[in-house]
Amino acid sequence: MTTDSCTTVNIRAIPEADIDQALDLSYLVFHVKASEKARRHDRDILLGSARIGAYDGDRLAGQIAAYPLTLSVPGSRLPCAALDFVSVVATHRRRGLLTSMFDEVWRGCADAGQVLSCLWASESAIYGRFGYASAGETCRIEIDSSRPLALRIAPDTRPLRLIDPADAPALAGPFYDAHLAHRAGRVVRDEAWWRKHVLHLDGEDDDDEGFGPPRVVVLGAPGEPVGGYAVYRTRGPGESPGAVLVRELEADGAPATAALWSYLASIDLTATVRGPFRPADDPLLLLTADRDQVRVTRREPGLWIRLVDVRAALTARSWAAPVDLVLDLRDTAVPANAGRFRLTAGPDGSSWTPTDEAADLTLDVRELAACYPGGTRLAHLVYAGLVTEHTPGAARSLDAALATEWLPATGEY
Ligand SMILES: CC(=O)SCCNC(=O)CCNC(=O)[C@H](O)C(C)(C)COP(=O)(O)OP(=O)(O)OC[C@H]1O[C@@H](n2cnc3c(N)ncnc32)[C@H](O)[C@@H]1OP(=O)(O)O
Repeated sequence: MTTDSCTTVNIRAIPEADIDQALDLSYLVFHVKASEKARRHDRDILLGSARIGAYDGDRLAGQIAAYPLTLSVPGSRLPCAALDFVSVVATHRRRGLLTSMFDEVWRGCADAGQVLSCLWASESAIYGRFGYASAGETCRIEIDSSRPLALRIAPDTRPLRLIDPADAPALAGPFYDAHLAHRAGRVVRDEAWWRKHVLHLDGEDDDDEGFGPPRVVVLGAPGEPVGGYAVYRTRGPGESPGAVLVRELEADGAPATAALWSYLASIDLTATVRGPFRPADDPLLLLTADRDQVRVTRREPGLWIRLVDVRAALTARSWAAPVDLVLDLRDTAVPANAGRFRLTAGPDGSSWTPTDEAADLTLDVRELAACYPGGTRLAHLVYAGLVTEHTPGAARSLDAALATEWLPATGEY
């Protein structure tokens, strides 16, 4: 491609020899002064990713890394390209480099059989045009733990024990896997993922904001089934009161949830518990006896997803109710998805077949992505003027079919 300053930019794969250049580009655009530990961590992620570069001569002017992972969707798990390190140097911005690199992303997904793509957006304005939508909001929850946590139910009485974080993949991992299907948007983890992304044992800085190393508490006696766990870090009192930072909390029911939050809120020399990336329907918000003690201090878009192969995505997920509708789907970035299709779906399966029949709904692929994991209601998008309903009740009927028990939420950030 030729940019408006008449330099020619080539879109091609970034070889391993250019990884240092890729890291430098990323730290430049994200304004990061990376430690050696952080650089090692990022290098590993780039090495494990498909790397697309926009080269101006032999210099990288832009890049996208696509990390392969598997994501939970209602009733299934699908291969997904998680985008990261998305960067275009300031001298080359707004000339279409990102757009050109996305064409390679879609090609790479097709080659790798990746049905979905996901990302964590630096700015919400960027990715809608490429067919991504926020799969659900995350909440920052703060507990005032200067007083005992008041809950409306009695906590589980099974013992709590601190374990060596290195043992967490073996002890907490199977529990996480077993509960993966409860929410769409969760990453299927192996031990390396736990160590690198959840426990930060393999090289990331472990002293941000003064918080100490990861701690892992497990509910249930040794040898008994795990009833839940929390991964957290603590900071003692100094210029500000001591605090607990919760990375993850999973439990097998309300009493176990109550036991784990009560434990975190009772740690001496701390006065606040922060859960920065909790699902919008976190049961703690209902369990609290005092919403002034457990507050949502921020809500923001969580994981963004894109249906790269709409047919594969729709026919893989489960459906809560029968539906039979014609959808007129728009997708300018991946035209193979676009057209009029009959969606016939229900608890026994689904099909997505081209049709000439009149459409019941007209929508863009980004609106379908918003509703696909069950977090957004199509009827609300009709109300907002983003989806056109030709047949009254069509959106409500598709909403009933797409419904899930829990809102989508990722455990990663
Ligand atoms: C998953 C992640 O890694 S998230 C991180 C994203 N990266 C960053 O935030 C780093 C800093 N920013 C950048 O590196 C660049 O500005 C990028 C990558 C966001 C955009 O790259 P560009 O090459 O400038 O994008 P490109 O020229 O292809 O823009 C395509 C369209 O998106 C729009 N757009 C691009 N970036 C933004 C933005 N930050 N906000 C609003 N609109 C944007 C452009 O205006 C353009 O719109 P148009 O088609 O109507 O003209």
